[in-house]
Amino acid sequence: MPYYLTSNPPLEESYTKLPSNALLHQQSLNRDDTCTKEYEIPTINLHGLTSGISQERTKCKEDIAKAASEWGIFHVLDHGISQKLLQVMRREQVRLFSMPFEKKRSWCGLPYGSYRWGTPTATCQEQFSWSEAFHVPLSDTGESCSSEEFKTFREVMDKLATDMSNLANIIARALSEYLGEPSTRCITKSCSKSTSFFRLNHYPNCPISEETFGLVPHTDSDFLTILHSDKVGKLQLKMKDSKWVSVQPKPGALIVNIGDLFQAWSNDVYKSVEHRVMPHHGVDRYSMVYFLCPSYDSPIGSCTGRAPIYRSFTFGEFRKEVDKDVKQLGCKVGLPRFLL
Ligand SMILES: O=C(O)CCC(=O)C(=O)O
Ligand SMILES: [Fe+2]
Repeated sequence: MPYYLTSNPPLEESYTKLPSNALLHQQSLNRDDTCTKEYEIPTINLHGLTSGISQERTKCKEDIAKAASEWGIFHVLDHGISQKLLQVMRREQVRLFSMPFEKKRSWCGLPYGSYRWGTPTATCQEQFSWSEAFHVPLSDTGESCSSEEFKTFREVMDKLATDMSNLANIIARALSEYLGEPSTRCITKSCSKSTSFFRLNHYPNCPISEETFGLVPHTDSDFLTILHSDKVGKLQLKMKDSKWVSVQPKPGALIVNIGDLFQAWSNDVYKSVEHRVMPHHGVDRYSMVYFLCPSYDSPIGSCTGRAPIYRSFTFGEFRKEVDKDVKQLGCKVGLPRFLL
């Protein structure tokens, strides 16, 4: 069947056209260093944060800060986001991705440029992601969608993005306060739902080699990420000893991970953890992600009372540098570019 009549993008065609880079193959795939066992990351019950008892709030903040500095990633329970809403969104997500490839490319009720597939900037197979995504700026989800076909989808996405935005703000505030920042300087001042992004990922079944990635190793270019994925698992993170481990999915929980901006702002106290999604053979995998970002002109700076490790930069400068590296090198360099 010609690719434009199918829903999946021509991933295999694109992937097989790329050369393999022997060195990267050795270094970044590092299959020998991959621990196949599933790892339990910390789980934090957020009930304590909203508790009227001050000791409970303090303990919960401490737990979040410990997980953010030791792991950079953790599960949260009692997060306040309705399971029903997550299920409805998942149904809409599956419906969206099952539309014909040509339709997804042209318009699916989302801003132009939201749809992405594979890795157009990849210079070799090791930089290629076997997935497709809608990466949606939330600045205009409030706009009414004139098409009936996508109306429910837009409404559900808007509701979920609002709830995830509230959750991201609560966690970011707790992490800022733990470092002794007055609420007037809290990072959430420069972030809102309208400066943030929502991403829907789809990892189609990968029929070829074990040596592809669903999503290549990366850190997130934001303050904080809230992730909802399915039971398929396959998310891996890089540990301090450079070994990759698989994150064990936890029913009912959401995953929170620290992004580059929080690492810079906290002077490396909180860790932006490198993660990747492994390919899988069989059922398709889906995930939805909220990226807490500031406006492009926001200075990131560093929190008070510590000598800065990174020079001050705006989020816009950071994005520009990342885009430049991705174009020139095929991959992101990120924070090391801003070291003092
Ligand atoms: O799908 C996942 O589990 C991870 C997604 C992710 O890391 C991203 O979209 O940045
Ligand atoms: Fe990510």
